Amino acid sequence: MKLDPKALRYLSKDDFRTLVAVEMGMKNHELVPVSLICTIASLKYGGTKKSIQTLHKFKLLFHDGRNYDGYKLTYLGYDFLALKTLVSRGVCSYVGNQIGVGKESDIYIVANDDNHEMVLKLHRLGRVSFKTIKNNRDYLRHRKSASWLYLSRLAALKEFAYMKALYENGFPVPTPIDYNRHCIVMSRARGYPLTQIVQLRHPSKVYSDLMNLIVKLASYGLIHGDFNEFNILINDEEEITLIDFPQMVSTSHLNAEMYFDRDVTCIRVFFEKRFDFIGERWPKFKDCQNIHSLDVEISASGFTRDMEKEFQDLSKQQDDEEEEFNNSSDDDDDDDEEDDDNENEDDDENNVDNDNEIKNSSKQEKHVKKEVEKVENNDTKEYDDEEEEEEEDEDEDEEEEEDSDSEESVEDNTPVIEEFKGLSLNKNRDFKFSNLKDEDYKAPIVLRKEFIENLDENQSVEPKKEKVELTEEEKQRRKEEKRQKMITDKVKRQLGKTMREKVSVRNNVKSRTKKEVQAHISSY
Ligand SMILES: Nc1ncnc2c1ncn2[C@@H]1O[C@H](COP(=O)(O)OP(=O)(O)OP(=O)(O)O)[C@@H](O)[C@H]1O
Repeated sequence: MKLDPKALRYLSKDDFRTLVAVEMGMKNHELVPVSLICTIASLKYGGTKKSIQTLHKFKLLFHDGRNYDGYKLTYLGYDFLALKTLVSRGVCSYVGNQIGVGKESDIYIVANDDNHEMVLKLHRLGRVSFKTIKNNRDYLRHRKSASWLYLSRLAALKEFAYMKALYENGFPVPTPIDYNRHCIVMSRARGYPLTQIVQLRHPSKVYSDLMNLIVKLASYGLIHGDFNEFNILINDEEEITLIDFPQMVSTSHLNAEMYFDRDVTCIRVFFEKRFDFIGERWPKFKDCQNIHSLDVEISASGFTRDMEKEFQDLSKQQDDEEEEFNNSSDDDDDDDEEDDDNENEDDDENNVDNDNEIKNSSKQEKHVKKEVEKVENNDTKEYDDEEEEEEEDEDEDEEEEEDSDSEESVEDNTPVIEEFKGLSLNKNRDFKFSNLKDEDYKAPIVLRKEFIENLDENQSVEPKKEKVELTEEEKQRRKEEKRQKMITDKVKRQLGKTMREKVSVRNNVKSRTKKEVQAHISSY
């Protein structure tokens, strides 16, 4: 999915808060129900529903109501969360053109307030499997696929850790700047991928530079694993920059020699084909000596050995699933081939059979009961501690909120988008930064930094009221009252919703029956 940061202009703090809540809910739910989103976000039901509508409209959330009613993040939603964090850290303020599409990543130009250009790499691991989950009605069979989010995050962390360690040891790699979730920000390497180069002034020099680089990596106990013309950038001075590190392996790997030879052969074959240059000498794995170790530096960046193992296991699992999906896709129905743009249609209530609706509501009812039980038992381990604290500190006025409010909001069809007042959307100068020279120049989009820079994910959105000193007893009493009220509200809300759903199902059935009767009569 293309990263379109335009929607950032329209998103409010509550929208982001809701998006974070879905991300947190996805830690242990494949689809996060609205009731849980409300609880995690500590927002009113009506407000959350509105935010969900906005997020869904911008395709940041995916809704599924077929087997189980709930929401999950799309890649775009995950991109927005990472971008928001990077913007609030002051790493970048602008998003420019897309400059690369890898098998498992999208690459964009970004810039900071000083118009300094950088590269943003968004990892997209499990891209295929993610689609599998979306299209397949049997979620449980593909439960493992939900790890795309975690897998992409691990890939980014791995790439950042290796890039940092290599950069600090003088390797020709981009400068690592920052990372968040599945995104990495690095310096923009000036040059072109080797695959686009038709002629070299000094092929023998470039060839030996590349072979030396492979040997130098091995001396640090590393093999690139994907050392080919797509991952080598070359500038006008014929200097090389190596990119793309998620598949790096250690020289102590079981198949290290195979990976090493593959890297060497890739370069030899490419030089022969493209530049008609036959390298007479090339390095052998057994001749390489492991002199240095980067383990400490890599672990220091947060990428531990356990993570490495987990990453490899998950990647393998993901590959297996993709293979399984590819093999089985021929047997699938046509409707399983719907693309991203049709997502909105999935949740159209009119397309859902009545039977399914009834099943959904009873399933949902059961699920909410479970959620309520969890709250009753104080079993809120699935939420982060900070969220829990927020819940406890919730404003007292908010507690007294009536259910009618939420009902109104659900029915409310007024547009939820408001133009960001600080920006005039039609004036390119607001979004422009000067030194972007790409031919297909489009004005980059400015992020709503002012709106989101101060938003800490775990920070309560509502301003806290000054608290009056209370006795311990009084505190306990209020806490207990609040807890009881929360539980009752939740149950009431859910029951109200289920009733509405049932009525709508009944109406559908009635109107269908009327129509059928009329059709029957008119046939005589
Ligand atoms: N730091 C950078 N500076 C300039 N261009 C870059 C940079 N990083 C990536 N690119 C561009 O983006 C393209 C894809 O990047 P990269 O190889 O990292 O993605 P990938 O998904 O790992 O690709 P694949 O797996 O298909 O090799 C590169 O070929 C290059 O043109």
